[in-house]
Amino acid sequence: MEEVRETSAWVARNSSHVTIDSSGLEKVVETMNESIPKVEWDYEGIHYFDNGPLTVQYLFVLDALNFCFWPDKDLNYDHLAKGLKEALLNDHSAFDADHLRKYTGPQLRELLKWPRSLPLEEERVRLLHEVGFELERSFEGKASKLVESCGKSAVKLVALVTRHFPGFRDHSMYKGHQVFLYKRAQIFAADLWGAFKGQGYGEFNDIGSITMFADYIVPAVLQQLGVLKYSSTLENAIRASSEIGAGTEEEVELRACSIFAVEKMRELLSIKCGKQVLSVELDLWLWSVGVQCPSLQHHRTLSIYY
Ligand SMILES: Nc1nc2c(c(CN[C@H]3C=C[C@H](O)[C@@H]3O)cn2[C@@H]2O[C@H](COP(=O)(O)O)[C@@H](O)[C@H]2O)c(=O)[nH]1
Repeated sequence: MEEVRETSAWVARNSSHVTIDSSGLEKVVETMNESIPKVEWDYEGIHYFDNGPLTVQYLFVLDALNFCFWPDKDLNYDHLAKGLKEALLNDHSAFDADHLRKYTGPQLRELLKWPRSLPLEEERVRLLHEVGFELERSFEGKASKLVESCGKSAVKLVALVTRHFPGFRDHSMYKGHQVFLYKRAQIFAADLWGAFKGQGYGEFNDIGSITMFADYIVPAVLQQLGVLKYSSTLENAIRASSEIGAGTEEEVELRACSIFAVEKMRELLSIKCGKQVLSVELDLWLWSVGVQCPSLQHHRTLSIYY
């Protein structure tokens, strides 16, 4: 996504709390030279998949809720993916647009078999309603229709999703500039591409235009690898598990510098070792490294965007 790449680059050029250490970045690329890590999409084996339109509906609902698990220390992405899969196996109509419009908090908890209220529960329910309403209004209730209308372009799909569904419109103001991160809109395209192995609903002629997904795990991995450097104030705040405000310079720099750093890694990999790696592939490797290291301390921002 050009606007994501360009505006993230602007942040990286003007940042002060988070900077990119080019020697650290070069070192990581050198270690990756031999094996560009190939991580299977759904290596956890937790997603619903039937190679048809219901899988598209599942992935859209999954990515409508794919954010901010950390306030509940026992909750993580796997619970969401598995919970929604079970719900769909139990009731194929669970994600019909008219059902999505009516879910309550307790019903969502029940759907996910979660014993207590979910972080940002009212927002999650509001976002389900938004998805159900707009799918009904513009796409015959089906996320597969939304995907079919993007002409196999991931860029067009992200544009459609962010235009029609405000909850996916992940952007911020930073030093007087509008910055686009579009994490959940982009990861929806990538999840289709991964789940359908680049065929059918997952076939995109421009998947290379999708950037890394600015979540809260990958920035922490990049810092651990020495690619990102934090100011001591920021480092202490994260160590103290203090919340970083949504839309603050620190939050935007953590996210945008991560996107820019992964683009730099990708460029360096193709220049140095002549290997064409997709940002989606780099992202999946970095993320899988992060979720497998429970001691990883990531930043804590209450957000519906990631
Ligand atoms: N950058 C990036 N962020 C990702 C994912 C994924 C899942 N990708 C699926 C696709 C293929 C794989 O097989 C995975 O199953 C989730 N997240 C984000 O992480 C956070 C969850 O962390 P924790 O609270 O520890 O579960 C939260 O912000 C969530 O939105 C990714 O791939 N890349």
